[in-house]
Amino acid sequence: MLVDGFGRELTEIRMSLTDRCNFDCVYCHNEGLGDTRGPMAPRDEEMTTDEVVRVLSVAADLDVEAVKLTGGEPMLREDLEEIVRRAPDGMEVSLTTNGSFLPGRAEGLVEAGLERVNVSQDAVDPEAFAEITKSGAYDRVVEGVDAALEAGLDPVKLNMVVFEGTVEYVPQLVDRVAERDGLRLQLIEYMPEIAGHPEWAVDVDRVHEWLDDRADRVETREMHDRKRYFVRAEDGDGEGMVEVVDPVENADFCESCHRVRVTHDGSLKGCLNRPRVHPMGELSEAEIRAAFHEVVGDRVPYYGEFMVEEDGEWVRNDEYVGEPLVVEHGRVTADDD
Ligand SMILES: Nc1nc2c(ncn2[C@@H]2O[C@H](COP(=O)(O)OP(=O)(O)OP(=O)(O)O)[C@@H](O)[C@H]2O)c(=O)[nH]1
Ligand SMILES: C[S@@+](CC[C@H](N)C(=O)[O-])C[C@H]1O[C@@H](n2cnc3c(N)ncnc32)[C@H](O)[C@@H]1O
Ligand code: SF4
Ligand code: SF4
Repeated sequence: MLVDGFGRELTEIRMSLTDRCNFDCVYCHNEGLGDTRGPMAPRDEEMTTDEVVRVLSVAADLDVEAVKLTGGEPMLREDLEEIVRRAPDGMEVSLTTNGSFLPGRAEGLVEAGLERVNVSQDAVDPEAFAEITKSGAYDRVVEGVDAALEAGLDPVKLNMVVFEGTVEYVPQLVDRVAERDGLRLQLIEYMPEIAGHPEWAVDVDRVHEWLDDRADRVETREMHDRKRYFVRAEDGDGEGMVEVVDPVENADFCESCHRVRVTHDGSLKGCLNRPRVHPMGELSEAEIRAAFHEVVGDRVPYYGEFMVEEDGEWVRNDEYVGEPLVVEHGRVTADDD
């Protein structure tokens, strides 16, 4: 198993299969790659099925236990079922999707070996949903969640980005997961680092305080030091789980981050927020293995190392100012500033 210089074992990879999307959520960070808008047709730079499978196979040899397939919208890939089917034995395969393509495909994905799904849902009414996602697909998403549950992907996590445009809907979504079996809620702190608009951020401590009052019990997940709140339905015995993902300016979160990322065009990234990437393209398995070693060896905790606190503010560590944007077999090919 690979371990970085801060003692963090590499146990998971997050793999973006495309940067295309059929939605245009106002907050989207697109896994660190900028805009998702543009043509829906597959792009040449996307990894092929075989390339995806090769990277997964090397990761499995390095004892990576789980892969999260994401995007852009990963369900725009028609070979998604094949990718899931060909993922290495023993590697947990999960998916994060906007849910609009799950109706009709959820069952096939389960047959192929998909074990979990997270579905983004920021509101419980179509108008609010349309305003945030610039899409009229609210009903499809709700059907998608049902399809996932029917296909046996229980529990389904609903992902909600908490920012100025959604914070008022938090109580409704919390009630929904408390009332309905098989659902969990993940409240994700809005990350302005890549998406811009820092003024949209809301104080995540207030969300924690509100949940603390509402919950019967609270647990902390090892990964990312994430809090999990267990809430009861107002009028019944159901219990729902609400997890808070709060990475922004949170050194504790980064301290137990066991993930690296693969971009849709086949580059390895040691951190969602760090620009430095390592292209893997059509590399052999041995070269991909070497890329994993290099990227993991080069990891830094984003907050606390790449960003350091100075006079109460987080600023970029002088050591990394001007660090290369792209590294190719250890060679610098471009500078980011
Ligand atoms: N900064 C940062 N944000 C993360 C990280 N992991 C998840 N997030 C945020 O949470 C969003 C949703 O993540 P998902 O992939 O659906 O879920 P997950 O956090 O992997 O949770 P599990 O399904 O339980 O593994 C991501 O797109 C990010 O915005 C991380 O390692 N660092
Ligand atoms: C980039 S999307 C890709 C997968 C899929 N299209 C979806 O929306 O679920 C992955 C997750 O990132 C979250 N996300 C996007 N932009 C974000 C931001 N600026 N801050 C926090 N989370 C964000 C989304 O809500 C979603 O749950
Ligand atoms: S559905 Fe996902 S990838 Fe698409 S715009 Fe929304 S958050 Fe971004
Ligand atoms: S180091 Fe921190 S910011 Fe980077 S991916 Fe991990 S948790 Fe996210």
